[in-house]
Amino acid sequence: MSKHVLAQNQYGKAENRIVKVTRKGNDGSWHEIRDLNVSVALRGEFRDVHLTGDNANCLPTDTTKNTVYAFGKEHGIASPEAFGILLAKHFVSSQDPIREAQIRIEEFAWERIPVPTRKEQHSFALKGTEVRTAQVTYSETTGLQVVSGLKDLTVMNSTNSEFHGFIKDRYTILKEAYDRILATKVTARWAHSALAADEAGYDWDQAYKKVRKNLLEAFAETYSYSLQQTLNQMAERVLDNCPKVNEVRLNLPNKHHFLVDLEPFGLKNDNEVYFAADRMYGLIEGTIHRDGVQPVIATSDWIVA
Ligand SMILES: O=c1[nH]c(=O)c2[nH]c(=O)[nH]c2[nH]1
Repeated sequence: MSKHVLAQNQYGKAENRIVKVTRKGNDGSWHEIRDLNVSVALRGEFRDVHLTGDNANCLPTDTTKNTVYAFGKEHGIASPEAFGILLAKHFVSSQDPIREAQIRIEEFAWERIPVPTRKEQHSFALKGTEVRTAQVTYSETTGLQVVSGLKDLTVMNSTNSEFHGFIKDRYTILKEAYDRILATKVTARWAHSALAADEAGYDWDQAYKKVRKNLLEAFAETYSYSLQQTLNQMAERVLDNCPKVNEVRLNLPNKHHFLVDLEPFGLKNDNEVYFAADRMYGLIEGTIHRDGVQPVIATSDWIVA
């Protein structure tokens, strides 16, 4: 007889990151997204699994993960609660040994970036994550230098992004993409001309809003063939519309969204269900400045996606 007692135990796949795109309207050009982090915990008759190594009662955690993604396709995500109820009931009612299922869900809330110039709406910004930054340097010899910025502004286009025609060598397995999600967490810094920096009463808040608006609009409106191209468009838009900004530096981690293969479950994934990976990530960085102006913004800052 063992002296030890197996007490509370549960298992399942934690932190399944699922992004579901739903297309609405006659032509499907109005996109809605739900972005969840779903954790599954199963409780039940798992004594033998723990004590004898007999896995006859064990539904693999891999299966619980697949179920989350397949349910995204089959049932959609009306709300975190509704999705959780579907999953919890499914696990308990479909497998005898499973007596309880607990589904924990975090939802990342996205709000629409409105693009008044077009009917199609598929651009979003993550709510409430953004931080404004400012760096002021004053020197006896060179005067005042102001670098404004923002970080942690996470944005997504759920279509109008392609990536193909790239180099293919021995190690390239990436498939060409003709319709993908493009998402990034923007770190932007912009240097003001000496004129703006010295101007008494310069409206820095207004200037900030204008740059931010131009960055967002350019991200939303650019039909992208790479994040590099989007980066350039965003910076150019700021330089075009904000005459007192001389230089823009952008650090754009490519927040990859991989289409989940639902074919093994007899389901077609028509660019609807994605796995949102947080690591590793492409990191696209660059400075664009007015011709004849010396760049002043440091290029070596550590950026974490
Ligand atoms: O926009 C992109 N630029 C890249 O350089 C790249 N590389 C990659 O694997 N995916 C992407 N996407």
